[in-house]
Amino acid sequence: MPLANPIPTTVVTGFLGAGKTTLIRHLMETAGGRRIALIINEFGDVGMDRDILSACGVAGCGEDDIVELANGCLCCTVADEFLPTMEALLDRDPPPDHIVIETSGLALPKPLVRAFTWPEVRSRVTVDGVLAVIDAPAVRAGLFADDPEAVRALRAADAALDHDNPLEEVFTDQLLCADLVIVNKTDLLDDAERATVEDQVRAAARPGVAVVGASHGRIDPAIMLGLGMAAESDLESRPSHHDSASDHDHDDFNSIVAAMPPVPASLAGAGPQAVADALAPVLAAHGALRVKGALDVPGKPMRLVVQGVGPRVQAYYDRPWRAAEGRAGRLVVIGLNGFDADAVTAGLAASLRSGGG
Ligand SMILES: Nc1nc2c(ncn2[C@@H]2O[C@H](COP(=O)(O)OP(=O)(O)OP(=O)(O)O)[C@@H](O)[C@H]2O)c(=O)[nH]1
Repeated sequence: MPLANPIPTTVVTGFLGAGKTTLIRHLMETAGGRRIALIINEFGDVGMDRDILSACGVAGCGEDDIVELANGCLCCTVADEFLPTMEALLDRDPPPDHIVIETSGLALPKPLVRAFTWPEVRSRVTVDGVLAVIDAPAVRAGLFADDPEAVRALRAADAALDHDNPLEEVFTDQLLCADLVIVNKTDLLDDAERATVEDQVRAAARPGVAVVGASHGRIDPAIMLGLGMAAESDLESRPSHHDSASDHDHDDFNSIVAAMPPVPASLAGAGPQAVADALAPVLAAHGALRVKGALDVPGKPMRLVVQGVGPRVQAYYDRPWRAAEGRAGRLVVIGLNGFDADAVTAGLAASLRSGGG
């Protein structure tokens, strides 16, 4: 018997680096006194998102309101990780007004939405809406489109091969589960490109789903929260590549944690972007989809955060190192399966040591 007021939950999906954390941070900053609890899940565990979100400094958005699930993608760990976390949040006194779940960039949202039908939580929460954050420049660059030439070449080589593009699969699964699609990073496109991407996304989304453009995830919370979709009762209308698969194990992707040497003074002295520029060619050469982590700059109390999505790599100082972190530089690098972890690590370290030269 459902309760009169199940707690609304918003699921935020979107590919690696599309801007989910940025959007949620903006949401927390503008949510106007609502008690929002966050569940965050990262693929490749260096825990950067928690830092970015807990630094938002909003009253009522404390460390305790952010729960991090680090062991694999939420979509694969619903029973072991997600349900107990959810029950613990619901048992709080007072319970949150709203729950926001940031899924990892490789997670499929549908298994998570399905978990809301499980008896443990069914009567206590509802999926208010699934938001898909889309990286507009990546769509524009064709990252999620099947490359017809590559498909033809594979077919010629081996008729039995699975020809699906894993990026396209994850992207479409996320898009087809969405109740609201946010085409983000529009600041990196001109008006015509933006219109083309929005049309393309609208054509690929489920009919009638709203598509809105955004830069740095700046969307009015009134548009994102309170959609009232009860997505868990509407699973049939959300098609997935994995509906018939019993499990989904992310075998198509590889994530490594690369230990990095201290940044030499000659490079660090040229500024954060020089450090990012030193790393970018190595990441590009290995086809990295996402990089995230922090580097040690000797003599600086702050750690140097590195954030990269596809070809764009940025770096900035964010906070002092904590004693327990031991100033250990580490980068999570995520790519398609098959990239050589040792070669990526060695290449990045060498590029730092040589200042990118
Ligand atoms: N130019 C530009 N950069 C953005 C925008 N939104 C996010 N970014 C940057 O893109 C990078 C990734 O943003 P995140 O918010 O961490 O993306 P995410 O989807 O949470 O990433 P994962 O959790 O790793 O999948 C960061 O360096 C952001 O600063 C945007 O609208 N415009």
